[in-house]
Amino acid sequence: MSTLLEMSGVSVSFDGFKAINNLSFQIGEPELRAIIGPNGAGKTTFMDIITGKTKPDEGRITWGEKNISLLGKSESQIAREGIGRKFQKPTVFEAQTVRENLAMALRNPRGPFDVLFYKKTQEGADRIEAIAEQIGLSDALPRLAGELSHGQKQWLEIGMLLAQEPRLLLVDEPAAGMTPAEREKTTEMLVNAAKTRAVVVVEHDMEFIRRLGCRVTVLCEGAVLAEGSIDHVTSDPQVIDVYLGR
Ligand SMILES: Nc1ncnc2c1ncn2[C@@H]1O[C@H](COP(=O)(O)OP(=O)(O)OP(=O)(O)O)[C@@H](O)[C@H]1O
Repeated sequence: MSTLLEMSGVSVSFDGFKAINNLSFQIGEPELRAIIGPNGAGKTTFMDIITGKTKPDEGRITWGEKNISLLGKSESQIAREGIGRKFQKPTVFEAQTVRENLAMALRNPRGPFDVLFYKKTQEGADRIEAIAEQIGLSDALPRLAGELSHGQKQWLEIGMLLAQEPRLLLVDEPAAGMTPAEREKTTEMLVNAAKTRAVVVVEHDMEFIRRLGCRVTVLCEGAVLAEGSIDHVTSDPQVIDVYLGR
């Protein structure tokens, strides 16, 4: 596993308040990583920094085998580098079918106007089938996305992100609002997605985190408080104090 993204000494202040405080973080490729921490710990700001939405005041962020700097790149340039982000609320095209949603999301080397053409090619159709299977929506391909359950919409959006073949996928609270069965399927999906890429999951649900079976980073006051296996971090007295023991 080689390092894909490395942050070092990153700080961001909002009106004098240090939301991220000298934060260092590394993720490999492939790797699955969970991020936990109390409200206001800086989890969202951390993802905003990686995607270029928030510019750090200090620090370095390097990416890929050439260690290029992500600082100074725009949000769309960072997305093109292969960093995808799934927000908490699903944003799928409700009036389109599952198949059309996936077709739109497929990376298309011929430019945006050939999406319909691409959809009709065998390669495009095969890719759509493969992604639908990965996200458990093979039978739902002809259905309108607006008719899907909340959990299925989340999976469709994960599928749309996977269609773009990100090297790093950031996922914000995927388990929120899901049934226990949906949570279990989501765990499986993320574990599988992380076999070939880096996946960072921010989540409050500790059972969900435990099932991911991955390294956990605990953020607190904008810095890493603890890092390691779920058993390691959940037995750390400081983590119990600021997060688990609430
Ligand atoms: N644009 C902003 N302007 C001012 N303060 C901000 C801004 N964005 C975040 N903050 C502050 O920075 C701190 C970290 O916020 P952030 O949303 O990153 O935390 P979080 O760990 O994602 O919290 P939660 O679990 O509640 O989503 C908070 O105190 C928040 O109020």
